[in-house]
Amino acid sequence: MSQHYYSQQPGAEHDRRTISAVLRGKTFRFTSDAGVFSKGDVDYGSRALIDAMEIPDGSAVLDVGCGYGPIGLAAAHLAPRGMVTMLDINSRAVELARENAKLNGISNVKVMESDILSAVSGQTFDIILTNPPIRAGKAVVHRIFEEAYEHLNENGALWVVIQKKQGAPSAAAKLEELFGEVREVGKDKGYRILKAEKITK
Ligand SMILES: C[S@@+](CC[C@H](N)C(=O)[O-])C[C@H]1O[C@@H](n2cnc3c(N)ncnc32)[C@H](O)[C@@H]1O
Repeated sequence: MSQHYYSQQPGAEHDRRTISAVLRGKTFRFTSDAGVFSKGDVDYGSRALIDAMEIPDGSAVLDVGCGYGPIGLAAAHLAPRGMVTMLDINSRAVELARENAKLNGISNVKVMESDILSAVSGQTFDIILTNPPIRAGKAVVHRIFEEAYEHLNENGALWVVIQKKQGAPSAAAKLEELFGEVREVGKDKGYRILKAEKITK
C-alpha cells in the first residue's frame, strides 16, 4: 500500500500524536498521524497562509487538501457564522480533520473525502483556500485551480500558498490565465501567498 501523504488510503502504521499551535490568536490542538502531511507541526507555508488570509464572517469557505485541518479550522474560527467545507483525498486526513474540529469545539465545518472538488459539485464558495499537493504533480495542482475557478462566486477569491522553488511562478501563470489577474499578497521565507479574484465583467 502507498505511503504518500496524498494517497487515498495511506498504508503507514499509525503514529498518532497531538500537537498544539497558536493560529490567529487561538490555541488549537491537532491530532495528526503517520501518512498525513506535516504530522509533526503545522506546516510553515500553511501558517503563512493562515496569517495572511482574510475571512469575512458569514463567508462560505472551501479548504482544498485540508490534511488534518489547520487551515480550514482556523478559517472556521475566524468566521463563526460562516461555513467551512474541508476536502481531502486521504481518508486518514479526513477522519483526523473531523476529530480535530471536535477537539477544538468547532462546529461550523463539514469534512468530506474528495478527489479535487468532486464532492462539492454544484456548490459555490466565497473563498477557496489551498496549500496544494505539489508532490501529487502539476496536473493535480492545475486541476485544483481550474475547479476552484468554477466553484467561486462572483467576486470570490482563491488563496494559494506555494514555495517559490516548488513552482510559484508557474502557479501564478496558470492563475493569471484562469482569473485574468493574480496578486502576490504575502511573502514569508521562500513561500508566496497568491490571491486570485473572480471578477466577471
Ligand atoms: C500540502 S498538503 C496540505 C495539508 C493541510 N492543508 C495542511 O495545511 O497541513 C496537501 C493536501 O492535499 C491532499 N490531496 C492530494 N491530492 C489530492 C486530490 N486529488 N484531491 C484532494 N486532496 C488532495 C493531500 O492528501 C494533502 O493532505
